[in-house]
Amino acid sequence: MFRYLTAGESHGPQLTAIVEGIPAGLKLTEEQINQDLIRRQGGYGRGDRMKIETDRVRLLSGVRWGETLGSPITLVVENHDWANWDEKMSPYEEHRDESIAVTRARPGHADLPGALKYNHRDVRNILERSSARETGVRVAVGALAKAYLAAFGIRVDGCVVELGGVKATRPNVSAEELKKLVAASPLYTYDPAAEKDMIAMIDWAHSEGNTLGGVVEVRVTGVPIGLGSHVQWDRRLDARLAAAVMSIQAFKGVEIGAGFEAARTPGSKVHDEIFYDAARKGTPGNPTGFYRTGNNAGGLEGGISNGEELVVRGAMKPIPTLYTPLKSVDIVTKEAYEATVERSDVCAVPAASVVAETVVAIEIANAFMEKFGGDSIAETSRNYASYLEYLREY
Ligand SMILES: Cc1cc2nc3c(=O)[nH]c(=O)nc-3n(C[C@H](O)[C@H](O)[C@H](O)COP(=O)(O)O)c2cc1C
Ligand SMILES: C=C(O[C@@H]1CC(C(=O)O)=C[C@@H](OP(=O)(O)O)[C@H]1O)C(=O)O
Repeated sequence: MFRYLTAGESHGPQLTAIVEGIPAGLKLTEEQINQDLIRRQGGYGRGDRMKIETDRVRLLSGVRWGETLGSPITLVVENHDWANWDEKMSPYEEHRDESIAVTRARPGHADLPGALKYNHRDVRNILERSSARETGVRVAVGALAKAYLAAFGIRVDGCVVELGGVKATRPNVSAEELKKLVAASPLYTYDPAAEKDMIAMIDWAHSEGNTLGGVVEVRVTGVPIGLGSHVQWDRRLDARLAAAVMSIQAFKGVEIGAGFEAARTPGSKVHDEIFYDAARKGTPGNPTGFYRTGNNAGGLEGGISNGEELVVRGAMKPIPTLYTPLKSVDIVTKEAYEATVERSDVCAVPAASVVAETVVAIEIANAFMEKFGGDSIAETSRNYASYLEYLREY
């Protein structure tokens, strides 16, 4: 089982994650993980914090000589901004300074419900952990999951498909080609025309002191038939993916395959009809010979992967900290005020597409481990090969 916890405040010394479940014998380097950390930090529309941080991971346990040991893996990403916050975020009583308390709650952030729930009069005690800075280390966890999946030919790619109301059109090209288009794009979208308009939208929002949200899409290729299960609600892979995407800060909607569009379309046009061709049996990606001509299901039926490409989308709301003040109330004086901001992102949808990619990878890795087990990559590979053999004989 793949499980992990993250820890760390946004302006504390570091972000930490402990990951358990990766079998022994997986090749892993810090450089490989750093590629995703660099991607997450990029993307047009981010604020000045990203100029301070240079996220790089350190592997502090569970890896020896470039290979996993099967023991828990500790990942650390330092916060460079800590240098400006060491006393303000200090664990020591002698640094207490209530004059710097944040008492103004931002609408759309965790500030007010968090302060009330945890009995804090300083909103900083909430915002430090509710901040999406946490995703700096979650993406490192996701990079481990992606490395594990890659060992079995499974690839996970995230990108932006809508931003500030501008929709991207997907070209009819291979997954490999799409990956290249997204990699070359500052917004991680595959549509250069839409990207131009999206950048203009971000510039407009920036000039107005406003913020924007959008929609990200994650596609997973090489997923075998049979991950997840229909037999219990919490084993349904669609439900698990939805929870994973929804766990990203500011995500407010998830859809799989045709998603909400399926609700507006008659069944005859939604369900992917089933065909069989013996000549396809055993060809790459098709051990059984069963095939579909469409993929409105997004690779999942009954909470079980059906062998088609997995397609998950998530909707991100606009960033809640705005330079244009929103009305709110001081939590101590109860006086009305209009929120002021020192620093914030205008739009973090591109960064969030990398986060979505990694949370989906973690869920698929977990489902893959459940089905094929194994304490070493060699053992998992044997189990997987035997399952594929069974499917070919079906
Ligand atoms: C990559 C990323 C960057 C974010 N940057 C900011 C930011 O600069 N300012 C802000 O107020 N919220 C930002 N958010 C969103 C907040 O963290 C989020 O809205 C807040 O934690 C409240 O949670 P909720 O929106 O899920 O209810 C960001 C989210 C992500 C995923
Ligand atoms: C630090 C990151 O994102 C932060 C997420 C965030 C929030 O409220 O979620 C608020 C901002 O933090 P700060 O107030 O320090 O500028 C973002 O910069 C990051 O993505 O690494």
